[in-house]
Amino acid sequence: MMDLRARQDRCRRPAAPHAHGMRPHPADASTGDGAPGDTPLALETRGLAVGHASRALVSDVDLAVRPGELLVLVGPNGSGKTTMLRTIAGQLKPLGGSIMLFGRALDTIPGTERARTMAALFTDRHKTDLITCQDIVEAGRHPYTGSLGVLSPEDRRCVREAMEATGTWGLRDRDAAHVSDGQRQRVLIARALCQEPKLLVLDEPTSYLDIHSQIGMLQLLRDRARERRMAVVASLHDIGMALRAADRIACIHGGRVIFQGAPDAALSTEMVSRLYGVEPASYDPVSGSVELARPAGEPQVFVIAGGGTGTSTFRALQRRGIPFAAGVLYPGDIDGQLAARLAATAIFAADFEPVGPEAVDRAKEALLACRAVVCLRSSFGAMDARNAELLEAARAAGIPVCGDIGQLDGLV
Ligand SMILES: Nc1ncnc2c1ncn2[C@@H]1O[C@H](COP(=O)(O)OP(=O)(O)OP(=O)(O)O)[C@@H](O)[C@H]1O
Repeated sequence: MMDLRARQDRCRRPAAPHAHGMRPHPADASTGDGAPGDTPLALETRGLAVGHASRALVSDVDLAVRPGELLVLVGPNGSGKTTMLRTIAGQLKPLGGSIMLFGRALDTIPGTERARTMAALFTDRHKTDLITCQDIVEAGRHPYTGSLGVLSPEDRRCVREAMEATGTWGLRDRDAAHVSDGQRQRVLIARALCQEPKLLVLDEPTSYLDIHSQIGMLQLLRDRARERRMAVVASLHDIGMALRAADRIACIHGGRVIFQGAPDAALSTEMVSRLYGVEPASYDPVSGSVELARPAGEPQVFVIAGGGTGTSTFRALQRRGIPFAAGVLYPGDIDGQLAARLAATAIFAADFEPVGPEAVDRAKEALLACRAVVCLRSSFGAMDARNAELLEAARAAGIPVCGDIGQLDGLV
């Protein structure tokens, strides 16, 4: 039996000549699932520079994707995600650095072997006159068929399986030029899957899909990654989906990969704000969703809510462009979380503690500066009993109190 040290030496990748000194390569990081850091990598880039003509768009790119892992690239429009994916797929020449596929330099792998190892799907619209959806998917088997392209029973099984998995078997006889964008996207994913790649490169694979199909497709990719140890590198615009589907996320911005890591860390409030220039408070890092901007200006309406009674009113006020204040709420409550994103002023108590006099005083101050109050509570509990004082303050000051937003007409 080979001794442990010899085996480690054999497995250890040679230290690459590295343009950027001591910066750790993601390949050296733990996988987090107990796998050793030197599991053979499906994809490894070191110091990769990508761009068009000789102009580098993204430089110094170190990526490491293990079999079974899903790496998602996120970044604003034009940041270079597609260019990077095309370079990894061998469609564009790197402007610098290296790309290794299962330990071999990409440009040394012959075409057929490369096609059996890697499939890539981009969002270009191909001309597809007079061919059926099944013809398109069958093209994914070309790396396995002879020069005549005759499909074996095994090839046919793969085609059918990929079409069934993507919900496109029912489209098999349809003219590919006359299916919807979403249907075509699912057919193209079927083609890529029936190529049985060990590395799948996808540019915006869910861009044309409805929400149900997006979830189905990402679940399918996750299942394939787990069951067949297929590695996936994909770009996604939907950061909520990226948060849910990715094992790791690489954030591209300003010509660099500015962060790589676990989804929660990569899509933190600070990172999303930096990547996309959105107001930090509008982003919910738990759901990965971004709210429309809160209405500008001083609050005109004070909303007394809590326990989920306020969400539709907060959104309705936001849609109408009416700035509002809300309180006293709990930060962990659903109303508290939404008010933090949409209200001009939100007054909070500490979670799990009764609403105290100090918070009520701040809420009264905000309320007395408003033209109307919407009270969505018919009663208060032991914890927020003091919110009743807000109603008393409104009535004492002659500020109209409405039971719902419909009664605000003419008041604001
Ligand atoms: N064939 C090309 N020749 C020259 N420049 C190009 C070419 N294709 C894209 N670009 C430019 O490269 C930059 C990056 O484009 P790329 O498509 O890689 O970005 P992206 O991050 O995928 O954007 P998006 O999120 O909008 O899809 C853009 O400024 C784009 O105009």
